[in-house]
Amino acid sequence: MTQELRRELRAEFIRFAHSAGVLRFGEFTTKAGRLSPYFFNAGLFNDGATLGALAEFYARTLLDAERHGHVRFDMLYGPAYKGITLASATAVALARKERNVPFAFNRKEAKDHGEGGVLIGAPMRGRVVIVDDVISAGTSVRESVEMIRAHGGEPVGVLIALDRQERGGNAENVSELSAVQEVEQKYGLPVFAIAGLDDVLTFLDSGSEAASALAPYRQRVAEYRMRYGASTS
Ligand SMILES: O=P(O)(O)OC[C@H]1O[C@H](OP(=O)(O)OP(=O)(O)O)[C@H](O)[C@@H]1O
Ligand SMILES: O=C(O)c1cc(=O)[nH]c(=O)[nH]1
Repeated sequence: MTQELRRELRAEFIRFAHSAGVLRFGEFTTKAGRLSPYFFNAGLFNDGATLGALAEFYARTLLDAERHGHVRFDMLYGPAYKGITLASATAVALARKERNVPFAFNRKEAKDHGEGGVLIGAPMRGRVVIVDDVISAGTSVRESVEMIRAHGGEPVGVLIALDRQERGGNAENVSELSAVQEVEQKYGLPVFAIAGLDDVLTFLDSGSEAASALAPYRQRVAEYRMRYGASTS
């Protein structure tokens, strides 16, 4: 995919997330306790058509990373709960693109009867990409890395929907790196995001009808980035 196509994919994704009501503007408190003028709630990709469309964006982003030599992968892993549908749907989208790979996911609580255990799906082996919606403090990635390694796989990357491109910490204390950068540094894993905060701002500046209706939020999102934004991500 060329730079231009990649840019268009990101713009398309933001328009899609906004029209699906997943990307919203207003006043929201993030997990870190920051008052954010926008929020991305992937739990609202909650019908077949939107989940299918989302999976198509994940698949295209991952295959593009692979084509550019940024990752080689054998299977997907989705951390419970939201990651379960995300990894499963992405596996379906990949198969439709002639790239059929196995996938697995975990139970939050181990099952002590029947087949037992915490993992469901394909046996964990080879190079594994973690599929999730967002990274906040990095807890889900840390647990996923541990889970994959403990079961014989090798984590090789993380695929997320939106990179908020903001520095770690909380409302008052702001650390140097973003959550995504911390994951990249701590685990040596590349993180591939379908889109990021930059693309949210590009969308708000696009002059489209949808963006015009959101004009009051443009300044607030820019101010939020000034305050918490990471240098690059
Ligand atoms: O980087 P972190 O601080 O881990 O935050 C990100 C994780 O938090 C959310 O899931 P959550 O743990 O709330 O579980 P859910 O999928 O069951 O909603 C989200 O889906 C990520 O998995
Ligand atoms: O950090 C968070 O709490 C967070 C932000 C966001 O936009 N979406 C999300 O699911 N969590």
